[in-house]
Parts: sequence; structure tokens; C-alpha cells
Amino acid sequence: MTSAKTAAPTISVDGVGRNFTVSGQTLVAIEKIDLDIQQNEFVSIVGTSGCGKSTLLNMIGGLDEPTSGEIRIEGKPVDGPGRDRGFVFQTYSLFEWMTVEKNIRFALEKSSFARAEKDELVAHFIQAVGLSGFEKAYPKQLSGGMKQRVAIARALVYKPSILLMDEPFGALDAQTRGMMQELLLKIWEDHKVTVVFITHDVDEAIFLADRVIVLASRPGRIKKDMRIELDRPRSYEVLTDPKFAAYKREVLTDIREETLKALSAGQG
Ligand SMILES: Nc1ncnc2c1ncn2[C@@H]1O[C@H](COP(=O)(O)OP(=O)(O)OP(=O)(O)O)[C@@H](O)[C@H]1O
Repeated sequence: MTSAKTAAPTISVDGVGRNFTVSGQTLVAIEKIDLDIQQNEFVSIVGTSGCGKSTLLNMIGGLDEPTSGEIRIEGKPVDGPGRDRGFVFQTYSLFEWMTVEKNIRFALEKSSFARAEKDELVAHFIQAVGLSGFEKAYPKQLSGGMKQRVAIARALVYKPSILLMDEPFGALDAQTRGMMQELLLKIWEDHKVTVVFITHDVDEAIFLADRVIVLASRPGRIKKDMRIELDRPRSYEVLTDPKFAAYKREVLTDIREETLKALSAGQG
């Protein structure tokens, strides 16, 4: 008999707020966000510039702390960064003096994996991100897309259960970006990680995610939590699906509303 118990959410954001002090004034960047993300879910976060997307992601990652409320990972309050969470940012932050292989292996430096296991993990993720043959290349010899593949491999190599991605494809050209989105979905399907993905690109948010969260602008709050019911595995053909167009229209309308509010409040 299967257990009727519902699994606790992997990420639980509970009444979280974040204030900053700017020139002696309190800026409420995020106000009372409640958000549960389940194991293996792919969640995209969109919203106008400055609505608090990165602040929220940084708090989930333990790089920043809430002013109020609590974030829990697998039921445990977040207390700094941890090996259960991998980060990928827009800028690649690779070590220029290290080869692809060494950049990825560096993430395992402090891990307890045995040497042979480390070799195996590095080789596995180089292959998973499609960089076989480039093990000995240096970052300056790689394109933007390839550098971001190294960053993804480095974030996944110590097998975190959560991948936090802050506009990871924002600096890439449209074609490379499309390829990277498909690669990311394949990796997500093969490795079963929970992904929180920030983007300004509404097509990208919908194409990738199980849920799209739209944040309202200052203070950042959840404006919409929309489930994306498009079949998986997804390919680029889904972009022409009428359901896709309807989701897109809804998200764009929300973002436009928030942008207008921010502009009229002098935040633009
Ligand atoms: N360390 C900080 N000190 C002061 N204010 C901050 C700090 N970090 C963020 N903020 C402010 O908090 C608000 C939210 O910033 P955040 O970077 O999270 O927004 P965002 O939605 O990720 O923006 P963008 O889409 O432009 O990257 C902004 O008004 C920003 O200026």
C-alpha cells in the first residue's frame, strides 16, 4: 500500500520579507512571500526589474538573509549556503587559469567523494553538458554558451538537489540560448533536480517551467503562481502551441501592469 503522507516541500518560503537600508531610508524589497516548491519541480520567476527576484533567490541560496519570515530546505531553516544547492549566475565566474576539467573539479575540492568518484563525476557532467573533447580547454578558448555549460556542470557536479539559476542565459545570443534551454531541460529530466530559474524572457520562463511565478513590483510579492500544463518532454515546437500563446499573454499582461505601476511610482 502506498503511503498517503504528502512529502514536505523541498523549498519552503514562509512569510519572507527583506528590507534594505538605502541612504538612511528603509527600502522594502520583498514583503511577505509564501512559496512552496516541491521536489523536482522546475519553477521560473519573472517580474519587472528591481522587483526582488535575485534577492529571493539569494535568500533561498543562503547568500542573503530574510528580515522577516523563514526559508526552509527539506524542513531545515536555511543558515548560509550549502552543498544541497548549486548556483548558476549570468556571469560565468570561471577560473581563467584552469581548464574546463579543473574548473568543474574545483567544486569537489572540499567534498568527501573518493578520488575515483570525483573523476567519474567530472567526466559524467562534462559529457552531460556536451563538452566532451574540451576537457583541456581554457575558458578564453570557449564561446559564451560553452562557458555557461561549464558553469552548469560545476554547479551540478557535487550532486545538489536544488539548482538556483539567476538569468543564466541572459548574455547569450538567441540561437545559443535556445540550445541551452533544451540542454537544461534534458539535464533536469535526467538528473531530477529542483530548479528555481530567474529570467526576463517570458518565452524562456514558460518553455522551461512547471510553474511560472510573477512577482509584483516593490515591494516584491507574488502576483501570480501559474501552472504550465504543456506536455513533456518539450521541444521548440511548443512555442507555437495556442496554450503557450495564452500563458504568454497572461504573463505579459501581469508584467506590463507592474511596470506601469513602478513607473507611476517613480521606480522605473
Ligand atoms: N544589497 C542591497 N542594498 C540595497 N538595496 C538592494 C540590495 N540588493 C537589492 N537591493 C534593492 O532591492 C530591490 C530588489 O532587487 P533585486 O536585485 O532582487 O531585483 P531583481 O528583480 O532581481 O532585479 P533585476 O531584474 O533588475 O535583476 C531593488 O530595488 C534593489 O535596488
